[in-house]
Amino acid sequence: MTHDFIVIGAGSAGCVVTRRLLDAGASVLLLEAGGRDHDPRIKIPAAFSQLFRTTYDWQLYTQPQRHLLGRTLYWPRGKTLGGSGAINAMIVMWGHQQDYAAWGADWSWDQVLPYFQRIEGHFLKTPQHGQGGPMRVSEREFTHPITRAFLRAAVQLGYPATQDFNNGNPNGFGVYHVNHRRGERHSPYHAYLQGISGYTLKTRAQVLRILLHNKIARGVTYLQGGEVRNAFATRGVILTAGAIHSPHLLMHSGIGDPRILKAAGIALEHALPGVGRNLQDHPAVPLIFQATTSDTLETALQPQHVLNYALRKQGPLTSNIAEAGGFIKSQSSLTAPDLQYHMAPVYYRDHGITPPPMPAFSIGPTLLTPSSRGSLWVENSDPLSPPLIDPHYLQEPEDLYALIRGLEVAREIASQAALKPFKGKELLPAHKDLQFHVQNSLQTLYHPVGTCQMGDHNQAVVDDRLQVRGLKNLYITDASVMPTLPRANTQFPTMMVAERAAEWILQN
Ligand SMILES: Cc1cc2nc3c(=O)[nH]c(=O)nc-3n(C[C@H](O)[C@H](O)[C@H](O)COP(=O)(O)OP(=O)(O)OC[C@H]3O[C@@H](n4cnc5c(N)ncnc54)[C@H](O)[C@@H]3O)c2cc1C
Repeated sequence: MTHDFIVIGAGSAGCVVTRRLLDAGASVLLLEAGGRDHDPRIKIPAAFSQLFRTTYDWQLYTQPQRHLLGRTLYWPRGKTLGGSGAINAMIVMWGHQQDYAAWGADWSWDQVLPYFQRIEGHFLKTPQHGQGGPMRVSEREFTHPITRAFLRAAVQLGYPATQDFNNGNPNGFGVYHVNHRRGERHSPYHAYLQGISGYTLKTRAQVLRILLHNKIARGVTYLQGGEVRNAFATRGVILTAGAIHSPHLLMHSGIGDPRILKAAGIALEHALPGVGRNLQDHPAVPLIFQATTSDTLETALQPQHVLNYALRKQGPLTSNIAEAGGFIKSQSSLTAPDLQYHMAPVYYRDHGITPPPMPAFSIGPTLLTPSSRGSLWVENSDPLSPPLIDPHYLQEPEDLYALIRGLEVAREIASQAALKPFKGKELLPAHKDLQFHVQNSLQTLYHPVGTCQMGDHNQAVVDDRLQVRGLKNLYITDASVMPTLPRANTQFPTMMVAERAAEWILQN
């Protein structure tokens, strides 16, 4: 089986690249390890956390975290058409212009803006936004009264109200825009590939190895239905398996740090010491208050709400849980925000897996610019075994201090008059030692990046056109190539990278 291109992974980036290559007339084979996306919970926004620890999730875990009291953290990653974009919280965020300028000369705000606009079919008919792109960006059908009160409280504390964070300078507090279409998730797969013909899609097809010959990527070996098969590409192999599985697959293909590969018993094909390094993630910490009303999102599955959703696609089931938030600076001397808030009108702890013990609402300060850097690696030559992941959360003390400041500000917002009618007692942290609370309850905000970073230094894995350094016809175009985290939820930044990469690949 030979195609122009093979794309590995039908996630947020893989769907974009595949569609753009098809638009240019190329033949494409898209291989996805997960199955099809038929589960109704993928489309129902409020159900996203019900997909955790199911077959739609890779169900990854970190190594014990030294600075988090030795805890091992659960990391969900999407494993189906749409990838993590099929199980995520659907917040649409572009990031700050400083984020991209730091990536290199080709990533100024003026250069990335047209590609953000190209993705979206935006409900705001303003020149700042794209109206003709494949992915619907909407205002949510439903925003809970507690969320509205939270936003009024932030304004009472002196923060500006924001209608639209996506202007290159996110600041203040407001409702989050979402990739919904008529009350349902509009995933990268729905937006870019559903209903499109002219390409070969194989699901439950896990790539085991990229095939190299004379430092040129020629194809892949994959496992489907218990059989190991080969497929070949004449113009390129494009790796979009995400920030965990792209470096994992490189290592199993003999591309990586020679010492790690030797210890795992994998023959070296191409030395690139940066593969799996530079791992960054946005850490979040919950602050939870008892709600004075029993009508929080916990009631979303009551029969009247289910009926309302089934008939009209309205009501609390259209909530994406993290309905609103804001961007602030932990210190006034900073040139851009380093903290983001996620406000959920429900008890949201432990990824929403633990059933809420009582009606509650949660505020999650999230650190946007962590200084800590982690890594991931392999310990054996079995491509089906998961990588070992060590994000090194809070390795740098300033990350801890910023999160503590984030909790303090969240408490100040919650003590404003606007939230008073809804606020009962503080359930979490419920004690004074905020350092202990951060260490005891920090969790991922699901945004790993950086493990195949672009650049021209010896830790860089791809060059500034996203080709793997030192190899031909092998590209990486997903969240792993970001040298640093943007101040944003990472789906739109990932799709922007993929939109640009598709153009570069076609130019080669
Ligand atoms: C729970 C959760 C909530 C989130 N919330 C938001 C949010 O609200 N807003 C936002 O902007 N971002 C959010 N994110 C982050 C965002 O979804 C990711 O940054 C983005 O989807 C990353 O895209 P990607 O293409 O790099 O990887 P993915 O979308 O993860 O795609 C990788 C794909 O590759 C497949 N794959 C992996 N290995 C192989 C292999 N060997 N062979 C074949 N296929 C393979 C995977 O199954 C997957 O489909 C969230 C993420 C999660 C998990």
